[in-house]
Amino acid sequence: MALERVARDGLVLLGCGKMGTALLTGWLGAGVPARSVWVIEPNPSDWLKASSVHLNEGVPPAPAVALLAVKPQMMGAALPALQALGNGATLFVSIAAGTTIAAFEAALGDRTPIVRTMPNTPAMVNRGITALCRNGHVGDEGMALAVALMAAVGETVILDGEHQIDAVTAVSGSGPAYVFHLIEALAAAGEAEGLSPEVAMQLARATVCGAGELAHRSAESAAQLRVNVTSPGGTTAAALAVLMPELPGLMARAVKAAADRGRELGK
Ligand SMILES: NC(=O)C1=CN([C@@H]2O[C@H](COP(=O)(O)OP(=O)(O)OC[C@H]3O[C@@H](n4cnc5c(N)ncnc54)[C@H](O)[C@@H]3O)[C@@H](O)[C@H]2O)C=CC1
Ligand SMILES: O=C(O)[C@@H]1CCC=N1
Repeated sequence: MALERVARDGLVLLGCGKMGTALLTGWLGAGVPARSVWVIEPNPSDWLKASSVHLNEGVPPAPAVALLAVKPQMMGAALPALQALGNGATLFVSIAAGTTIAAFEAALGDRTPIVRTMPNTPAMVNRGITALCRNGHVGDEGMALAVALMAAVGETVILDGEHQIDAVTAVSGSGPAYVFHLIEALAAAGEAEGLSPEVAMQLARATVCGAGELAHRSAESAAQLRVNVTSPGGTTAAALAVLMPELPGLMARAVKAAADRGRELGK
């Protein structure tokens, strides 16, 4: 229902790199007509050029949504292209890390409806998760529209407020990179135990993907799924005796570093 408004009144996508492409793919797959989408992107991919969206053709006078998907460092230079849409009916939805609602209000006008979100790259395979929060100019209908846009690429969760978003960025926004690094580390450890690089990587990748899928489908807690692997006095118990004293503290430091960086980007 909400996406029908986008089909009727249009959507502007500012920046179509990795995340913009994932979102646009999801919307087109959910039935948003390509001709309802206006993309501003200085370096369009071949896929984008071959799509039927309006590419670098300006913006319609009152689109339903303007979705901001440029890097936070580029936001100041990119926003003036959309300034005319501020303080109006167009709902602004940002996926940028760090950039605050106050910064958008300062650039676009303090009566601009703004939803700030944090998605992640599994959106590329429709398995993302996006957290959302809004300013006081976004009503329930606007929030439902923002949720529908992000639900086209995965799960959604509504936050109590913007104060939680740097924590979200540090857990689920950046989180896929931690998991990919786990694959790398597990493969390297397998190599050290005598496996070929190819087999070690195949085993590590399939293990993380399989465990992720099991966590996704199972009703059991992560702790119980861990216990299910761990035979008393067995091999897993030996490995966990090394990991469990270290990993929670290490992860807490990593997540804090990411959240701190998010807060810094917002200054
Ligand atoms: N990559 C990730 O895992 C996640 C990224 N984000 C956020 O998404 C946003 C985009 O990130 P990515 O897609 O990874 O970056 P990206 O670099 O792949 O895409 C950004 C795009 O913006 C374009 N661009 C630069 N200047 C522009 C301008 N003036 N007007 C219009 N487009 C312009 C670039 O050509 C590029 O294609 C960032 O703000 C980031 O914080 C959020 C969650 C996850
Ligand atoms: O690294 C970053 O700043 C972005 C935000 C979350 C994931 N990538």
